[in-house]
Amino acid sequence: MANTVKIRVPGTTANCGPGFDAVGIACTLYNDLELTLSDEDGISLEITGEGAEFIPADESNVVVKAIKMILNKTGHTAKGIKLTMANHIPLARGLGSSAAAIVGGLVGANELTGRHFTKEDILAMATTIEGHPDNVAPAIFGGITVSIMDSGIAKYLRFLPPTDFSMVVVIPEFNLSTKAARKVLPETVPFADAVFNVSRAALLIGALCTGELKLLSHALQDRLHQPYREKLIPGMAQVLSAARQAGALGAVLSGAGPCLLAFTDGNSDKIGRAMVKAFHIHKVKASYQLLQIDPQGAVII
Ligand SMILES: Nc1ncnc2c1ncn2[C@@H]1O[C@H](COP(=O)(O)OP(=O)(O)OP(=O)(O)O)[C@@H](O)[C@H]1O
Ligand SMILES: N[C@@H](CCO)C(=O)O
Repeated sequence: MANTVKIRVPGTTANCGPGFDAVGIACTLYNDLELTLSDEDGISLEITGEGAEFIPADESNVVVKAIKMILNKTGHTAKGIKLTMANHIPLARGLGSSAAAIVGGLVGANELTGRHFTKEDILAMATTIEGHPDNVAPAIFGGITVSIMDSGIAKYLRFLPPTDFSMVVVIPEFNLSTKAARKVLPETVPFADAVFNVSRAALLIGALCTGELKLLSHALQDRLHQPYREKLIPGMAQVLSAARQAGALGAVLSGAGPCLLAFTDGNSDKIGRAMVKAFHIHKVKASYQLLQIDPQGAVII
């Protein structure tokens, strides 16, 4: 059995407006991990790229936690973990960096210990570590996923839309931890807001499954989390409006933010420039990147 494996894992954008903690899309933005298991004692981590200076290089690293979960479940006796991580997914921006790390560790360790676990098993383990399934599901399966929790077990649907669309993600220079962005959410919401989101989440999945992309202008609206998180992201409302005025099909907060994401079937650069300009007016430096849907999810390379 090989003792070294390389894995590529996509970044992900979660929520997609009304689909809070449920909808996620795998994106063409990747982290590469190389994992070696050996009998020599000790953990060696080499981290380059996005957030390398912030990521712990010891066993508190979430990738190591994921690897150890597999080793413990398989009774594998490897004592040595050598990890090389090349990160292209920005940290704490709402692009699923932690989800990619967790999934990379689980998939890599599973590959080196005899592939005892299915992708559904990996989803269960990843959801336990991450706390919610909407980033880890698309990171595992690729495409667009809808996930629910049923008695603590994540159930998912994965599909690809029949009509192509692109995404423009605008990445502000500041970061926002998911923990901080979840802290500002209310315990309860008005019944009318719940109905608002249920109807639009259903419309969102219907529009994506049928390719009715013109419906996204309504289907991407949210009242459950974005209104409460706006205060954490200067200019958010104006940037989302600028995207729509520049021709976007719709625009949302990417995951827990601060990235903002426009869905588009054209004019991507015009939309990206308009969103960056709107952030700039609010004294936020930002850049934009064009993204497609990643259809595969985590792969051994
Ligand atoms: N590539 C990575 N490798 C190891 N640990 C990571 C990586 N990315 C994030 N983490 C860790 O995951 C934890 C949670 O990160 P957090 O959820 O705040 O943001 P994120 O996962 O980077 O981005 P997102 O906003 O998409 O969730 C942090 O402790 C962070 O250090
Ligand atoms: N559904 C999560 C996504 C985190 O990426 C949140 O909005 O907190």
